Amino acid sequence: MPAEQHTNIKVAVRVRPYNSRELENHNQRCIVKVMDRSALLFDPDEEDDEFFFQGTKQHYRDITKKMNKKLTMDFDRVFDIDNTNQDLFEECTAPLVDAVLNGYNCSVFVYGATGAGKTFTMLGSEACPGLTFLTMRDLFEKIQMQNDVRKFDVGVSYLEVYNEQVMNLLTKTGPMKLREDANGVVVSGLRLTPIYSAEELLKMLALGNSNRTQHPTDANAESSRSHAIFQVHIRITERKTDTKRTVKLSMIDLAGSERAASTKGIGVRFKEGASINKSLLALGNCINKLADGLKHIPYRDSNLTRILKDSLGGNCRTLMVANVSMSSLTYEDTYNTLKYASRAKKIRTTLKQNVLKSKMPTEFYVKKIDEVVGENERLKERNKTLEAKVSQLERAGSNGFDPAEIQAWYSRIDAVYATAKQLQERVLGLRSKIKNINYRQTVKKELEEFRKLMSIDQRVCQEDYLRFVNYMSTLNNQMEKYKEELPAWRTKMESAYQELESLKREVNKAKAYQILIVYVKYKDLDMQLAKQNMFNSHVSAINQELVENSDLLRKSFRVACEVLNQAYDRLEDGQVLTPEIQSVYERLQRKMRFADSEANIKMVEMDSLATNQRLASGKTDDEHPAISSVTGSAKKRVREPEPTDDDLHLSMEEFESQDTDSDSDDLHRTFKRPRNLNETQVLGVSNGTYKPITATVTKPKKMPQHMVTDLLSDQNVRGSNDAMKKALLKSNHFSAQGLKRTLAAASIAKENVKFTSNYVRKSPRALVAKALGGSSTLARKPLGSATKEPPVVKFNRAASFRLKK
Ligand SMILES: Nc1ncnc2c1ncn2[C@@H]1O[C@H](COP(=O)(O)OP(=O)(O)OP(=O)(O)O)[C@@H](O)[C@H]1O
Repeated sequence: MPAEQHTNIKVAVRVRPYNSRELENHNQRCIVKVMDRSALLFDPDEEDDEFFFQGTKQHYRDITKKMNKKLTMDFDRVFDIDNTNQDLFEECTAPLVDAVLNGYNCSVFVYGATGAGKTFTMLGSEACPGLTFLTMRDLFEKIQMQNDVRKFDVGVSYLEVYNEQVMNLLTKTGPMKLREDANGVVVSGLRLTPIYSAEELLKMLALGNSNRTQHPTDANAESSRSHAIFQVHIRITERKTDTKRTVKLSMIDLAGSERAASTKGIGVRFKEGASINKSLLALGNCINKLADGLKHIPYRDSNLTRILKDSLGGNCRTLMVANVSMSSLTYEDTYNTLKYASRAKKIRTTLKQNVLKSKMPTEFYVKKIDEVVGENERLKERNKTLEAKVSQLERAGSNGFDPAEIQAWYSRIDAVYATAKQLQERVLGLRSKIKNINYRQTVKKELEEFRKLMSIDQRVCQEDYLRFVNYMSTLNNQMEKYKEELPAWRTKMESAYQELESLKREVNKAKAYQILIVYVKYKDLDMQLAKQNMFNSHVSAINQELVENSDLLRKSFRVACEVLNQAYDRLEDGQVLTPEIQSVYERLQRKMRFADSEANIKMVEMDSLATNQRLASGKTDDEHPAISSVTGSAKKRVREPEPTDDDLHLSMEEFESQDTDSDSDDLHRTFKRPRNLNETQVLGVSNGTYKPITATVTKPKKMPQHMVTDLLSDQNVRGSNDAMKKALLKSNHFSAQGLKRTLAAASIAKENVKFTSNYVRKSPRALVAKALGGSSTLARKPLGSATKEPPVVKFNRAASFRLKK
């Protein structure tokens, strides 16, 4: 809230020197003696008057004269004849400029008899500018200094009150009416003229003065016959807070306050004088009542007092300059003026800082708005040019592209890839779960088969079977749930992939495509890495299952071996060991031995594959710390045969593949039926060319070799060589060694028969071997091919089983 201050009207008295007319009159004397800066002596004693005649100080006394008044009067400031307008400005109106800029309304009015020097003080001349110009020049200078923090809109009006009529001195509008509103007395239809410098103001004042009513009087050849009111309206806008305030500075040059008689007017001049006197009388009344602290002030008695209402009794800091002549020729007028000034000194005004906008004439705002709009457009254009320059500079400073544009691209790419990655993880996660359950079901089925074989108590067997069925159904339910979810997520993932592809196409067309393509590649790698991580987790989960199940099998097998051993001992001890049972045990032993050698062969193959990989990567066994520490044979003993991706049905391609329903079924089928399918072709010579017969061996997956009962039947042996067919059918143990023995027994080997496989699954490991070794298991020549003779037997799963000629 703006603080209120109570202050008196400041009153300054300015004494002008004698004019030529006064100088010429030798009967006159000085009636105003300036004592100091704030006091004067009115009508001093004649002794006090100094008069020089022919260089000698004279003392004279006018015997016709009454007693001297010798009134000492105090004012806020008294200016003597040698004080200039500049002095008045510095001491009286310059402080008002600061007050105006701080939001206080201010008024300066000059009062005095005609010819006392009012216009000289207020307007001055070109050589000696008056208070109006000096004050306004200072105001503009201070505005300029504050322009960074504040915005100023300045508009002026110049009015005269002549014969009680209010006229606009800047434009010819005819008499104007006064009205009162919440902001005080306003002149209806008054249009403020914006100004931007004190020089503009000079021209405006000259124009206004040329329109002002002037007539020569006895007292003043250029006597102003009207009251001139110059008002400056300033709207101050604080740039930081946008707080607005409107202040007003009024500078009023009153018409002469002389007695009508002294102007010797008749007719119009008389009316003029009467009117002037009427308004000045009203002014005097107001001043008297204000000075007495009365509540009712008759401002409405004249238009002059209505206009000055603010300045006299309102929210205004007011300065009154009382102009007097030092000559006794204006004794009465000077006395009256000084009396007025003394009374005015007692008037107290209440000052309040203006913060809220006061009403200014609409036309002023209309004009200002036009200006502001124009300025705004200019600034917008300039802003555009500057922005273009800034972005050009930024580009030149970095990689030639707009960083904001690139950033937008990055954000978009990130968002699209993040969605695709999330959906990919979801789909692969579901696939992993389905495969995991599938695998677990297969294993559990196999275990259930073994359990059935081993079971002796029918009741326990039945209970276990029920548990197995329950467990399988739980697994099925889970799997079905995942399968139901999968298609929706897959569709989402596919559309995310499509979006990703279209984004890539857009990137290719973008200005900064070189940078963006690198970024997109990085994002692709990130996606691939995420996929790989999912696959790794999947393999780990399957591996965990595998480890648990093989532990169980190992333990069961150990127990089975012990039981068989004990049974054999008891049969032998009880002498009930028949040759058939003996033969079964021997076959079992042979099978175990074979299984062991089969595993060893597999190890050799895997070692050679590893060697190939090391060679391809430029590493030898010695460089490999884990391998160089053990010999080849030791390695065979130490390392367990590892399940291949193919065995586990865990190839990355399959993991990534589209899981259509048929795929899914196929996977299921793959686990349902034994998929470790060995298909072997036996080639017999017929008319100099090899003709194939095919023997299909079905071997349950993950079944230890020695526990497998391989089946060869008429249905799965196809071909035209009857001898071969017969020999194969005789063998009920189809294995590498068994086949060899069978063939040897049937003397087929001698017939230059070659066995070759026609089914080798392209496992990733085999493909890697192909890439690294330059040959595949399929394309690789059989061992011993250097002799150009075909081998006797070459098995499928070439990496695992191969017999030399
Ligand atoms: N302080 C001064 N020093 C020198 N000359 C002055 C001074 N004051 C006034 N004069 C001169 O006196 C004459 C009358 O002054 P001015 O016109 O200012 O009187 P006024 O009070 O405005 O009269 P009116 O009321 O008739 O207009 C002018 O010629 C002016 O130059």
